[in-house]
Amino acid sequence: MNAEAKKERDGWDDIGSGPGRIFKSGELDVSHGPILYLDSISVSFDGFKALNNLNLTIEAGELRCIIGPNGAGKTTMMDVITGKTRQDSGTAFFGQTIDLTKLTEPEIAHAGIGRKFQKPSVFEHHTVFENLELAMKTDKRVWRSLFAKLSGEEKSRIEEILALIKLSDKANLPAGLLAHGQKQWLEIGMLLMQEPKLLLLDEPVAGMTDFETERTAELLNELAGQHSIVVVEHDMEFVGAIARTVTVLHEGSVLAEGSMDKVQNDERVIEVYLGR
Ligand SMILES: Nc1ncnc2c1ncn2[C@@H]1O[C@H](COP(=O)(O)OP(=O)(O)OP(=O)(O)O)[C@@H](O)[C@H]1O
Repeated sequence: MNAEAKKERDGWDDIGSGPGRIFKSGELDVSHGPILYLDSISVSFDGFKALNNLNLTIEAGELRCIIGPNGAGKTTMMDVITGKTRQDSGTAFFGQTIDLTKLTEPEIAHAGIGRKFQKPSVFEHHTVFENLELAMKTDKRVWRSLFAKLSGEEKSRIEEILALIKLSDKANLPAGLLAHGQKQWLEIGMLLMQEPKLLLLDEPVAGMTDFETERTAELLNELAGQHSIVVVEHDMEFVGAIARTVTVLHEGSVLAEGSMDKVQNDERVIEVYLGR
């Protein structure tokens, strides 16, 4: 893609490349640190502190699991990252230059944070292939028409994602006919079509069968390393299958953080969450 076309698509252009690259404000810069940095974030609802001086750092390419009891603040944290809820105090940075607290929800999505909510929302009457086609990263000012001709590159991108989400043999099936787990995979695929720089997944295996849960773990293990991913999940078997670093939230702050083994053996974590 030439510079002019890139500027048109992304709203900014690259200046130079390599280590000496200059970053324009608005462009994700992870050259000197984390992809996501939350510092002392607090959010109150009618005097109740849903987040209480929350600190969280996610490195580029990391797959982080967030666990914690009901009401610990997990959803509120995702809402702050995506601009749905504003913090009362604290800072939230996407890379080194993008101040999330100054952006609107659509601006945050455009900057490259993709979020998947618990309930799948696919276009039921369109085929699996068409769903991915509609989700393709394009100039969002022009609603992508299904009649626009796909380039060979676009077609192979869709086929690549179909294989990744294990739906190649369902490509021509209306999405409404998919099983619950398959719809969840399709939605993850739709997010991937937009080439997000950070993927937030809210309870991705809720309501899935054991088989679907295992395949979702496989999918996330394949994505790990190539994508930066934050997963909020209650299913501890699933978390165990994908976990690298686990963060435990409790009463709006980080109670413990580390390997699965470390947090599972942490007395405070057992008391407030795992032991119940
Ligand atoms: N819009 C709101 N107004 C009032 N209180 C809220 C609001 N959103 C969240 N809360 C409260 O803030 C606390 C944290 O909620 P949150 O949904 O972030 O927790 P959670 O860790 O995601 O829980 P769960 O695992 O049940 O989804 C809860 O006590 C909740 O009732």
